[in-house]
Amino acid sequence: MKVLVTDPIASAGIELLEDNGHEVEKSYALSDEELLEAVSGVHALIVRSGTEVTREVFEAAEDLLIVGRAGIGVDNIDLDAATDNGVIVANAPEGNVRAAAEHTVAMTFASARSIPQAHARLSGGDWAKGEFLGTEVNDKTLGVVGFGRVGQQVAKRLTSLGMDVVVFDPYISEERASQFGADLVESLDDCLTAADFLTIHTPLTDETENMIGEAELAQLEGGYVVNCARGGIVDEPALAEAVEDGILKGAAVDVFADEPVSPDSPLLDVDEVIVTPHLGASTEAAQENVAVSTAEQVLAAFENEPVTNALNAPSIDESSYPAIEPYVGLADTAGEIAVQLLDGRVEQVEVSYAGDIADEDIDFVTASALKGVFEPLEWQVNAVNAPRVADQRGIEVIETKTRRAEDFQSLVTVTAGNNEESVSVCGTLFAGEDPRIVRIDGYRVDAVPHGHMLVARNTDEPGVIGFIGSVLGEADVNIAGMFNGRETIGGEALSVYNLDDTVSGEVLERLGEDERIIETRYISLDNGE
Ligand SMILES: NC(=O)c1ccc[n+]([C@@H]2O[C@H](COP(=O)([O-])OP(=O)(O)OC[C@H]3O[C@@H](n4cnc5c(N)ncnc54)[C@H](O)[C@@H]3O)[C@@H](O)[C@H]2O)c1
Ligand SMILES: O=C(O)[C@H](O)COP(=O)(O)O
Repeated sequence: MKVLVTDPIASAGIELLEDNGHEVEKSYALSDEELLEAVSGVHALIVRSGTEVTREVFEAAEDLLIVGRAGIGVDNIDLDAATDNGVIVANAPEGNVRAAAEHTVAMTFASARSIPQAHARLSGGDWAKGEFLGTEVNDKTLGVVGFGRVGQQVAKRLTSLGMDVVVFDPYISEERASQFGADLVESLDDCLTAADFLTIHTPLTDETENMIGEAELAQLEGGYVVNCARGGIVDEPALAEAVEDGILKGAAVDVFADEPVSPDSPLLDVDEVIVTPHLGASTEAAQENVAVSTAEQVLAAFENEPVTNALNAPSIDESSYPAIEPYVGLADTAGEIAVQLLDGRVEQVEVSYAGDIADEDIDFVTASALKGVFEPLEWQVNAVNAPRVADQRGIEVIETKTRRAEDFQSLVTVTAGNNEESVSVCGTLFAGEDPRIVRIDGYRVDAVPHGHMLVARNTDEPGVIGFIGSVLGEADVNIAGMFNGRETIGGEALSVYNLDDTVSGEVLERLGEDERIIETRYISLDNGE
């Protein structure tokens, strides 16, 4: 497989991919046009915050399976476009948390004690001892906006240095905050009025963009702002002005709305604003962690294994994956057969789980069944975007579960249909690994879901199966296996043939001419050679 890396990552990640036999190309600082050209034919793209992965990129990358983000923030990746194009996006949410938290603490102290400014004066030969009177963090209040992984680690470190912590995060529990000795407040205003130091740790979203503007900064009078999360959350001109006007004592900024930040940014003009060029994750340990973790996600995608940090694929609990893995292919195939047997439009898909499988985390299995149903759309649909494709097409998806599975350990049934008709295909795994279709529309069968199949509905009378066999034989179609299921003796029967070859339209026509044959369907499964 081909992997393109467009922002520098640690060599450990590159080596892991190469050791697994993949070809890795490193191309940094590409222009938009160069990136569109470079992604063609690539199976995985690895980025950090320096590459904008736009809809155009996804559309140009026809072979792309996964975008790995060697870090946390994915605001530079169009997730909707990824999903629309069936591409997994996975980040590395753990590997640089400590580095980001430590940088935030460092920026807090650097700002409170004017370390960069004092350093600059002294290196210029100026012993300006009397000009720097800092602020102690001890006994001050830290306001944390966004109390996820990084926010929590910052709180942990700064409480141990004597700070009280108040938290604004509408999506966490009071209990979570109190585990870190922090008080969860109801509103951003409450956080701003309580804080001496405000530190931001939310992602950049529609909700958080410009969340801290002139009015919010005014409420922090006499305080400090630290932003090591994302540019765009704090209004940059307003921050520069608030510090310049003495409303704030200082600010520390690691991230900018546009990166690299323009030399004309107002933030670079104010002495009490200290800046770093997005260094939060830039430690050796963090870079090694995120590079390896991202390479592992890419390898998982290549191997069709669970991509545990996927942000846009159905969630899979890693520990339960071995239990569902064999059913992923079975559900896909059952969906593929059901849709080929159905005459009309698919308006509803029901995936039913019976027996042991009903106790598992089956989101991914359902997504795979949908992928099978959408097989006629070929490469446009995969397990990543199948649920969305169903939603966009107004197809109702129902999941049901029951413990009872007749004599089987587990059964997965995919029923595709509309208000007038439906077809259900039920499969199981013999010996836990050998896929079998055991029921089609209620008829008991035993078919290996593979390659070429013929499904016939016929009257249950002597000679019909022989007739079908001879028509197939005359057309040089070899029968590898067959099973006949019937409701009652002499009633309607359904027979399934596993074949070595395709069946032409003429053969189907010939079979249909016999009045004992109600209907025949040739099924081609993409798991065949
Ligand atoms: N400077 C760097 O190099 C660097 C390094 C690592 C992470 N980061 C950035 O730090 C940020 C946080 O990372 P994380 O790993 O802690 O993410 P996280 O997802 O673990 O935590 C984010 C928190 O923000 C909260 N949140 C979301 N919307 C909010 C809102 N409107 N108001 C208040 N809270 C809100 C969420 O509930 C969540 O608890 C991300 O933007 C990430 O990209 C920057
Ligand atoms: O979101 C992140 O992980 C950090 O902002 C780090 O970004 P970087 O990988 O571009 O340094």
